[in-house]
Amino acid sequence: MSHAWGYGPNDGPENWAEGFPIANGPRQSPIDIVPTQAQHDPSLKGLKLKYDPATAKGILNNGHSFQVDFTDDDNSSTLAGGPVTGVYRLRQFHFHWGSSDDKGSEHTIAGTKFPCELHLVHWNTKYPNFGEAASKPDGLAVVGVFLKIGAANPRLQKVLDALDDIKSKGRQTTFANFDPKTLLPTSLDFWTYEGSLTTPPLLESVMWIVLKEPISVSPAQMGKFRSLLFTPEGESPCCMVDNFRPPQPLKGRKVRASFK
Ligand SMILES: NS(=O)(=O)c1ccc2oc(=S)[nH]c2c1
Ligand SMILES: [Zn+2]
Repeated sequence: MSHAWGYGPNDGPENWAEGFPIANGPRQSPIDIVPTQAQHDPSLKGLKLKYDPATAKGILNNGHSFQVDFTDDDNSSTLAGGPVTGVYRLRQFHFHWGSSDDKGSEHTIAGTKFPCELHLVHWNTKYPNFGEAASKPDGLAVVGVFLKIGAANPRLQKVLDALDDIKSKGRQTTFANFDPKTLLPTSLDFWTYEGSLTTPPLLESVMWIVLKEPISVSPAQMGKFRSLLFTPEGESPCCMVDNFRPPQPLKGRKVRASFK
């Protein structure tokens, strides 16, 4: 029986270990990134991101967040370089956010929380598919991007305008011709460390690549994220907010920086 989980007082991150004991594992995510303790690694290559807008497929409210899914049956949209070996295919991107602008991100920077965090999820093509890759220590690479309150971000608008059609859990609609590269900041400087999925099943299969430079989001745009529901149509509505896991123990892991 799959263990139902969420972000509420009885099924939230503090309860996840009951159904997913790996929640207390040695390489859990997210973490608090302390820039002064990250070591610059000059051997880290530049991130090589190649995204084909034609691979954008749909947008789904999965009851925990919303995600934009991509066709991943060839190498049209990939990540390479950076800390990874080989080629990883883009599977989906999604976000985590707060009920107010003072929280929402999963990773934090020396204790600083951002109102929102974007995750671009890629799987290692040495494995046959995402599901297989997700169970391997080098199976996934997730690029994390912080969103910081400021001017409205026009590049977010196409995504946010689609949210009216997927308000409730289980709703999905087509989402075509979108280049996720438009969501990235100018600089691709990053911190990287070995971690996990930040939601159940919390598998310890992720090479995390967290970009140093945030992108902007306006308070009104944050309001659009908070207009979604955790609940399906017909159930009493529960606003989709605070869908973030707090930072987890580093347990001796090193965080590397691609920049000085
Ligand atoms: N939040 S995250 O670590 O990027 C992430 C990425 C992919 C996932 O697939 C399942 S299932 N849970 C997931 C969590
Ligand atoms: Zn995520």
